[in-house]
Amino acid sequence: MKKIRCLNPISNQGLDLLEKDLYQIVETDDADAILLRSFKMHDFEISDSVKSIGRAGAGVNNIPIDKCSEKGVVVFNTPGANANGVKELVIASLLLSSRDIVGGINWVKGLEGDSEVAAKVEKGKSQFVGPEILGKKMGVIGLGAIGALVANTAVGLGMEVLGYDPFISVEAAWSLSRAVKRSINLDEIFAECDYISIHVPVIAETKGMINKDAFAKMKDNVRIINLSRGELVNDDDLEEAIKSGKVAKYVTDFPNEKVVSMENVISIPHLGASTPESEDNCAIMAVIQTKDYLLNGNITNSVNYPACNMGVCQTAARVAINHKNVPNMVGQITTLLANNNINIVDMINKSKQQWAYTLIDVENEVAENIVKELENIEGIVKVRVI
Ligand SMILES: NC(=O)C1=CN([C@@H]2O[C@H](COP(=O)(O)OP(=O)(O)OC[C@H]3O[C@@H](n4cnc5c(N)ncnc54)[C@H](O)[C@@H]3O)[C@@H](O)[C@H]2O)C=CC1
Ligand SMILES: O=C(O)CCC(=O)C(=O)O
Repeated sequence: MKKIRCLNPISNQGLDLLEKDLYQIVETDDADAILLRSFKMHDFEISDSVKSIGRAGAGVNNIPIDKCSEKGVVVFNTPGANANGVKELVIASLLLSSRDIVGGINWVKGLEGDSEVAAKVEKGKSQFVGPEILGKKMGVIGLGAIGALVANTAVGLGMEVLGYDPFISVEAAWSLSRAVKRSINLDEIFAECDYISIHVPVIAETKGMINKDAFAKMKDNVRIINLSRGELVNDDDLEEAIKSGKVAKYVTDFPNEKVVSMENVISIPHLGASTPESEDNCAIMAVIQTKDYLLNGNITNSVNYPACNMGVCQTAARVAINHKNVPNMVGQITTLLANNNINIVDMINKSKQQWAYTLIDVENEVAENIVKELENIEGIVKVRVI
């Protein structure tokens, strides 16, 4: 029986795929696999029993990836599974940033009980005027699952769209409308766009990328939409840019203590992926990937270990080894098995940056002492016999 621990509520559409005779949902720290959404794992004790962490979503900045890799814990995410949910909220944010719908709604609320609501609405509405988006320039930074959908939808709404992504995948590039103009640097986006939407992960290279220097290059009255992560924007510089009139509106899905009280900021409580469809899609994908890893050792959509698939084991046993990507690992592993009279039927070795993974189907049972010997090879961080 494999134990699964959920650190956030995970949609039943996914959890129902866990067969009752094979899996048990637990709240204890002896789980084989963890499923989560935005739970912050950086201070969480990851026990040695844990083999995988499934992020039902895209961003993995809430998970200590390096620590997981060192422990041989495979971290999955669910690319694209919530992209449409986020795209729809980005389009709503685009309109909210342009027309003062939020200000207008709040103002009308204040008229409750007034005997002349209809007349006052007509008289007072001019304070909430805002421009149309048709024909305006939209910059999309990051053209992955979400950014590509946003760019295409903005084209459909009659905007002129500039996209920037130096690492764009072939799949995303194929999915882009031909009308999306490719920017080869961010400066062009900053200088030309009336609206800028950010769709990159928060990593060392992107943290604080929207800062004083970036604002200085932008057009006056620019509207910025950030449904990616709060850390991409420097809050102090944002405050200055709003005060000076450079930024007309900032819409964020990641409010914090500072941003929440700023003028001209629209704060959304991290609702990008909060749709039944996105929650179901993410949960289903995370559960399928987790099951395939626990039962077969196959890896799909991991952010720290390579993709690897040998189907279902048809031999006496399958050995799954998570290790460092250094020379002579395969040599040491196969020599050790040969010295113990274990015949290899099939094997695969894949690497992803500093980490690698070896799956070996063997003809004989693999005894506990052989597992121990494998674990003692320098650079091997986890050994499982499936
Ligand atoms: N508000 C919400 O509920 C949600 C927020 N997100 C956030 O949106 C981000 C993007 O999600 P997806 O599009 O699904 O991810 P993705 O991985 O499909 O796309 C990210 C894109 O960013 C690009 N990129 C990386 N570094 C870049 C840089 N320095 N400059 C320009 N482009 C760069 C990559 O090449 C990739 O194409 C996630 O990392 C997450 O932080 C994702 C889902 C839900
Ligand atoms: O699960 C959620 O609601 C968060 C979604 C998100 O931020 C992501 O997928 O990166």
